Amino acid sequence: MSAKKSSGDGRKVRAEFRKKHQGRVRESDLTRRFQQGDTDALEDAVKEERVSGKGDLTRHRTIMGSASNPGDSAGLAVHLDVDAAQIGGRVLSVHGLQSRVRGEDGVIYECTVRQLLKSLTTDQRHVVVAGDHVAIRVGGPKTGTIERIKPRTSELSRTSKGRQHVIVANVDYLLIVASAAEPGLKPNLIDRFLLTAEQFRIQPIICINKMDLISPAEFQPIMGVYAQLGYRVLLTSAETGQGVPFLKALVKDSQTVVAGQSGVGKSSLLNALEPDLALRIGKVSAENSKGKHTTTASQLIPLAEGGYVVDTPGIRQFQLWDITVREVGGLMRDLRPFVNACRYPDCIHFNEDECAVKDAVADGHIDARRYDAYCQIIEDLQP
Ligand SMILES: Nc1nc2c(ncn2[C@@H]2O[C@H](COP(=O)(O)OP(=O)(O)OP(=O)(O)O)[C@@H](O)[C@H]2O)c(=O)[nH]1
Ligand SMILES: [Zn+2]
Repeated sequence: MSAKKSSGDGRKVRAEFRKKHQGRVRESDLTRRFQQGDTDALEDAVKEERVSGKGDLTRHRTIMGSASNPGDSAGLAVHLDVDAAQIGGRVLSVHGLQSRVRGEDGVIYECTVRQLLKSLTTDQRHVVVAGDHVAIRVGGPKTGTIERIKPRTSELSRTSKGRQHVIVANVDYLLIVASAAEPGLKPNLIDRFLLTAEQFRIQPIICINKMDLISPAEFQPIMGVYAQLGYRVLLTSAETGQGVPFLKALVKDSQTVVAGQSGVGKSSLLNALEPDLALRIGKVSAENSKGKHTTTASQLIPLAEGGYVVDTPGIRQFQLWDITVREVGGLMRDLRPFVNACRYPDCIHFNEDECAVKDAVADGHIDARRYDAYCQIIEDLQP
């Protein structure tokens, strides 16, 4: 939609624009860009704002610029275009070239990807991933086109056949669920999940569930080690509700990936957080496994009070991907200060002599159990 405005109209619209955007967009910059023939300047500014903040969706969606009115003293004639609707959203899941996006308006849109974005990468399947913050252009009642992807703050990925596959983007927490009993606590497994959290710089939360089955004193020493390393440790019981309100407050408005061995109570905890949450995840996973993209298909499941739990079939009990023997030490907070002080620069702190890490264990600077977990990981990673 395009309509020429008189310069009087132009002034009025500019005043309206200034009032609406109050300092968020500098009109002088836009004017200069327009005068230089960049007719996308205004649209760009508004798009940026749509992606980063929650705009007023019920009013005019996009402000289009036109430099076609030479009578306008500022060289800038602006008109409002209500057809070109663009809104911010979150990618819930990706199926091939189709993405399911939850718009700021709460509507779920089936979206394709703008051609320009597709061409930005050689591997088209991973232009957009679950968890991405995007701007979409609404096409029909429940369809749209992804126009922009906001830079990611974090990514969980794996490499296969030399290609990086991003599994989910913008994850805030890795919730590592373990159980105090039935099955008994396996700290070495917690250490493996911690390694992944460190690798991808995602904040881990260690959650020891089924606390109703044991006396908390039993776990003081081991929890002390994690707490000293600066990890957040939560003691919960899905059965009695212990620790659940705290966990709920923590994951609210965040994006949380849940990991843990089978039977530790992940589903029970999710249900304690929000009734039917595990059921919803189960349904989504079942739908997924019927599709073609089973291995990497992640889903964001919205939480009633804000935020998402991420269901990533491959991650619930994930393996150590893409970590080399030489990287492990640097990814463990307690080993890290010592890894560069060994006699041999290629020391893997395993069988070598004059190893600063082993000395630190002997001197009590590194917890012996943590070092044992390290050795097991190294053994597993070695061919
Ligand atoms: N006593 C006790 N039992 C629990 C608790 N949480 C879960 N359970 C029980 O542990 C069993 C396994 O719980 P789930 O929630 O299915 O475990 P999960 O981690 O989701 O297991 P997978 O789906 O196999 O990965 C069930 O029988 C639950 O009732 C708890 O806090 N205390
Ligand atoms: Zn060493």
